[in-house]
Amino acid sequence: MRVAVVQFPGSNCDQDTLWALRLVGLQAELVWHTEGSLEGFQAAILPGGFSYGDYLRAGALAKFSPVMQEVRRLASRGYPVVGICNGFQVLTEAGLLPGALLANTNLHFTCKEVFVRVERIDLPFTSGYSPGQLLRLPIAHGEGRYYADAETLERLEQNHQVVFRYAPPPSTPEATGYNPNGSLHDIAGIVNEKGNVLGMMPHPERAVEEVLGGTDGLGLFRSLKAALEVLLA
Ligand SMILES: NC(=O)CC[C@H](N)C(=O)O
Repeated sequence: MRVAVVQFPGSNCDQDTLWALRLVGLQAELVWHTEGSLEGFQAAILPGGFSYGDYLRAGALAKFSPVMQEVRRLASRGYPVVGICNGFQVLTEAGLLPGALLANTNLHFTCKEVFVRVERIDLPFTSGYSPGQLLRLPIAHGEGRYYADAETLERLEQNHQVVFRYAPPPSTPEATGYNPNGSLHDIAGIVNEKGNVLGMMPHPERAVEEVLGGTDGLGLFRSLKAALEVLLA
């Protein structure tokens, strides 16, 4: 099984993502965004960064990269596709996920650790977590405020497409002000209806070893490995 980590001009989390995938024993390779084929890959990750310098809007230009046709094809065949941070922005711009990521309400680039609650564990990305588990993960973005119209939000909730939600720290469960960017419904990550395309703003690849400050992101990569083993058995 091979996982493609797509590199756009301006990506900057591609090596970290590659590292995390290899750490759990997945075969992963970098793929430049002009690549016209992802034949032989069974999953793709769009990593974080500033594709095309975030010109116009984050992800607005990357959606036109040739590789995106192939990402779309993988997704339509039911293979796992993950967009992390800038990758999430690209997936919404490309229409593979609903909604949009707008500028943070405080208009600042925010780089810190947050807590997110795992809302679903029946997905190829979350089977290694427990229901309601709180994860401590880093965020680093200027345009992370999840927005969708009321009808779309309602549909997301009804279909249980919200996978990760910003939450207060376990030490102060009643705390307010934990939502770092003003995302509606505290949304930090969603899946498509089929459940094989995930977009999330926090960076699981930056939380895979104690030396990085935590290992709560490992579960995502382990879940992906387990899912691919079943998918390709
Ligand atoms: N870490 C990232 O992927 C940054 C995402 C994006 N460029 C933003 O600032 O919103």
